[in-house]
Amino acid sequence: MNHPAPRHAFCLPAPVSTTSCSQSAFVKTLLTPPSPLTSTDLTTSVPSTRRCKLTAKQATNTDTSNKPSPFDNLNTDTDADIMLSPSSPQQKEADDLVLREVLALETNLARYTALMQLLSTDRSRFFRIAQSNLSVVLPIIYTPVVGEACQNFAQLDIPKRGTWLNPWEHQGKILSTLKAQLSANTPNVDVVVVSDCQRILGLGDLGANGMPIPVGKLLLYSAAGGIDPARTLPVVLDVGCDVDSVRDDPDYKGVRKPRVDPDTYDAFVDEFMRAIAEMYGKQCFVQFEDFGNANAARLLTKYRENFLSFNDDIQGTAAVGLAGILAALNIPDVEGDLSKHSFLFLGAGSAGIGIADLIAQMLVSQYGMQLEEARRKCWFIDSKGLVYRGRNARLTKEKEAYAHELPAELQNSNVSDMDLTATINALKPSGLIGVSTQKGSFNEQVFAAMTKHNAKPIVFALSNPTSKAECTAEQAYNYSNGNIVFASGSPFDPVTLGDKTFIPGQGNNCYIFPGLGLGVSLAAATVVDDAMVLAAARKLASLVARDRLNSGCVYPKIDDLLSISAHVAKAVWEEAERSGVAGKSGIDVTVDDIRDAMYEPGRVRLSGY
Ligand SMILES: O=C([O-])CC(=O)C(=O)O
Ligand SMILES: [Mg+2]
Repeated sequence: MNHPAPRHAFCLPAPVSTTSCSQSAFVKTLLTPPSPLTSTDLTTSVPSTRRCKLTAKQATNTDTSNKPSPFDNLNTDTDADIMLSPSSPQQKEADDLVLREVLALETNLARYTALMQLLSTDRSRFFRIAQSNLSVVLPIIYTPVVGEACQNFAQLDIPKRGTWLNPWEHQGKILSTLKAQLSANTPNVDVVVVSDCQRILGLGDLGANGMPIPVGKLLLYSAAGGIDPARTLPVVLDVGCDVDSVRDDPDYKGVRKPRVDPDTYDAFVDEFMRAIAEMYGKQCFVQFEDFGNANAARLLTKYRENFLSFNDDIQGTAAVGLAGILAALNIPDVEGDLSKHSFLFLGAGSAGIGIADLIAQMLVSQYGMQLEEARRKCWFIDSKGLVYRGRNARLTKEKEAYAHELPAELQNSNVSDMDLTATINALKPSGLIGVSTQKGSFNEQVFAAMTKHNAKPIVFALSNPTSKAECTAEQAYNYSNGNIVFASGSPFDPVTLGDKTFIPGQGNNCYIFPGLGLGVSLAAATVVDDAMVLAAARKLASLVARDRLNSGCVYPKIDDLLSISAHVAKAVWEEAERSGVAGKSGIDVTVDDIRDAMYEPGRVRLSGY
């Protein structure tokens, strides 16, 4: 077995300061964390034990002050194992064995089940294994296997995790329910991930069975973002389910009713947001996950100004999508100037619109374009065909912004009859972004059209899980003869064509949300604004090493996620300061400081995977 990798041995191109925790200014800059605007007495009752949980290097820190540090809201875990760093050889061997046993199980669901059982019996071991083997463990606890876990949730033999709230039982009593259920176990929470499960990945409405999504996202917050797992809370708002086969399953644990009417729904979500702020303070970060498209966009607009909230499927996907595009600009044969690109989106849901909005914002803030002009760089195809100005079918407000005047040569053609290939031939985009959940929609003709108009087009098949991806990596490279920059939402293996091996980037939200949430927490930010999301995207793009780009990969290594999250967190914190929304500012904190403060119950590197 290999020895564990040294802590900062990753090959990230961005400069990493070597300032140790004991030397850095932040340790000496003792700050009082801002008190939450609204909190119960529990919120402030947890003693700060962060310092005594640090690694050996920091244990020698001569600064013995007990005054709060910027990291006081991280790692108040009382788990004794956290002290064990680096892990003992015996512990590493035992962890190695456990992971091998998990991986030897026959099905993905069996592996998922085993890991969830490990999580509840030995949390430190679970996170040691996860953090040391991110690229192996993530696909099991998160996309794509988490989709299967949701689809089979009623039958899964896993320990209960997370909180379900439903309007029939809990309307008017969410706060008291949370207090009764949670205050002993989770006296303080930094991050909540909430879903109403109306659109689980690309799998549709799964009702109360969607709990593995908030659970999985929060496991990543800890495994990849260093947020103490004891300070995270997964929630499903069980507001009913409109799919009979889900509701009628004899083992279904949710409420067997159709989704509630819009007024009840809005009142319930409102009450939930207020209850979380009341219970954990306004600085508790609430991530919305897998809501239906209409509610996702609406709730983001409704809450983003007044609550520390974030929609991962819109803002997280947007940041990851844009980061992949920005990184692609550094690949030979790809036009390096973003303003010269244009993009066609297959699918006009909140994810695609979110990416386009962020591209437009980048063009406005970095290239000085007018918003209208910037938006004209992005075209959409929805279920009724190309979105354009004057189309008969009604358009939502979000799509309206991308309903452009048709180019002159199309004005007399029957646009509604154009398929994807014909649309590419007409618009000649340099980038094609799949957010449609239509498996197989990027076929050979589509790649032929993209490569006909571009030396090296950008093609991202972002739909999740793997079964919904617009194409596989193998198809993408084969159909284009390797002449594309490809990325996908779910993981694909490298593909070899002749003497070249391509590494398909996994344009997955896990590159952004753990670091963004960490940065927001550290900054004690009051809101997440677009500039912070943009900063996260730009930072991520800057972390892709040249050798990855040379293999066609526009994202850094998943195994480097802890370090990536620290970089993203710092960028987000700095941007929050610039935007004037940081509760903590003027602090000289290095990426290493952040990295050292992240939850990490030990490291062990498993060889051979
Ligand atoms: O979970 C993922 O991999 C990305 C995501 O949020 C989604 O597809 O809804
Ligand atoms: Mg999602």
